[in-house]
Amino acid sequence: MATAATPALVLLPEWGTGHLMSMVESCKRVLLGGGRKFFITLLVMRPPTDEATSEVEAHVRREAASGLDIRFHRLPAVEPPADAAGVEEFIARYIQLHAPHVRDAVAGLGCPVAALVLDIFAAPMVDVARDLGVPSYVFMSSTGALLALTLHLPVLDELVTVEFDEVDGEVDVPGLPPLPPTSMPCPVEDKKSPNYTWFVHLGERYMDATGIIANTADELEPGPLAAIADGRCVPGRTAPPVYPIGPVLSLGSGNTKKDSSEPPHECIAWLDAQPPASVVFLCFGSMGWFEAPQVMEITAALERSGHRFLWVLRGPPAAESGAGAPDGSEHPTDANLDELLPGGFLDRTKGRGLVWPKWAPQKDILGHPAVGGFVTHGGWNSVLESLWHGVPMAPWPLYAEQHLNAFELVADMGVAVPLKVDRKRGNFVEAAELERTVRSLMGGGSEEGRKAREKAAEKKAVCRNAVEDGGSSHAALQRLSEALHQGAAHPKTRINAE
Ligand SMILES: COc1cc(-c2[o+]c3cc(O)cc([O-])c3cc2O[C@@H]2O[C@H](CO)[C@H](O)[C@H](O)[C@H]2O)cc(OC)c1O
Ligand SMILES: O=c1ccn([C@@H]2O[C@H](COP(=O)(O)OP(=O)(O)O)[C@@H](O)[C@H]2O)c(=O)[nH]1
Repeated sequence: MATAATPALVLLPEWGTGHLMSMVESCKRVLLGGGRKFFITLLVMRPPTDEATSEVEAHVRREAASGLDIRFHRLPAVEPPADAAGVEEFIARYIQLHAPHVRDAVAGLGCPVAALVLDIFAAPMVDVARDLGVPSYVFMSSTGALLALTLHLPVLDELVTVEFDEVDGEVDVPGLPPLPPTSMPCPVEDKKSPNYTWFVHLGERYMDATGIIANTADELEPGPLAAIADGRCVPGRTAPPVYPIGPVLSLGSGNTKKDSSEPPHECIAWLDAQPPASVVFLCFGSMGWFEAPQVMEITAALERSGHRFLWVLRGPPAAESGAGAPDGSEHPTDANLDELLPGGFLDRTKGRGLVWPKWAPQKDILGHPAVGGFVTHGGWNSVLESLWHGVPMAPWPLYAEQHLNAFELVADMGVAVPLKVDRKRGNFVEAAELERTVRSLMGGGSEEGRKAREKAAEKKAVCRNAVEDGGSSHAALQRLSEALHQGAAHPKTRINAE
């Protein structure tokens, strides 16, 4: 039971499920496993789209019913910026417009505040925390590699005066193998864009946080995490301490752990009838979908590969609700398979393939013994779910930071086989390339496939050991909990301070 002296962890997540739920789940770990007593106050911004609003409301309802000490504080609505030129700029500016409301909410809590935990796009809100005398933590919902790159970006900005794709050779990011410019994250693709300027600014502001909580583990990303800790990302300055407490698998993605009396989800029932490690699973995150020509290539590849497959195929976003959403959250719709698939495909692959046109229970699928490989867009939550179950991957990056993730999975971690994606043609993949990759991933005798399977199996143990008692992420959670407890302060109210 919380008392008036129990400190609050105040969370400010971006509204997207991958950001919100991984922050909430991570902070619940602090609540449950950190050894100190806290409660959570979730600051809820009104998302900029109706679709995101109903998703957030569903998460709030679920968390409210969880029985944990989580409180909700709805921030007053603000007018979204009408002149934002890009997604990252829009998200960062929209969040920043909430600064006075965040300040009032934290100042008005009437209890000690252990920390204001900020989404990666909300890092400039470190100023609000500092003004109130409250510690601030950035929550990195993506990789340690993206964290290293973002911290290093202000340095790169000075060093590299041309666009990254004009660089002769590779880009040096501390802690990573030399990075091909084609693997840089989307927001830094065009230096003239305000998205780039925002990312450089975010990198600067991460340095002003009290600490950084990261959904990764020391053993998963030793290179980037050591580079940050050793001061190689921002020479001459000490980066805030990073607490890698992951993998934290985010809940609330519509997965179906039903009670045993209920029939399993159709995808799971289908997998139950397949041999172990025989099925390649294809799924492309909350925003991935393909145009008809790409669908044709995928069907040809799957047919020719001869492998069993479970393919989550979604349709284009509904024009009226998703397309052009200012926050980039263009959610796909349920696919019309008769329209999208070439005639006869389902008959020809009957028995060895299932095309699922809706949201799928991805975590349960990845945990099924019949799944032997995962063709994924490489979103970090998907990657962690795959590694948690030891499933090797073939990354097919589509948006955000996923090209960087794909590079790290193949070239650094070795848990994935490469897939040639034509970034200049909307991340197009030819049928022959996908067929080759699927064969390699699923055991076609290639050395790269064998290594990826072996490495992925190793990472399964790494992930599970990290969060166990005595593991590195468990230890980071204890350190974080202690730091939060030590730093808990009564916020100075602005009224008193001025
Ligand atoms: C990290 O850099 C970027 C992230 C995003 C981004 O934006 C976004 C907007 C929404 O309204 C809803 C979302 O769900 C969402 C998600 C998102 O990134 C995803 O974050 C995951 C981690 O939580 C994971 O890393 C995935 O790979 C990301 O796809 C967008 C963006 O540019 C468009 C970024 O540069
Ligand atoms: O059909 C789907 C598609 C996605 N997901 C879940 O949605 C999240 C996607 O997050 P990720 O970071 O991989 O990518 P994003 O969608 O944010 O780009 C993961 O937890 C997936 O398990 C799912 O359960 N079913």
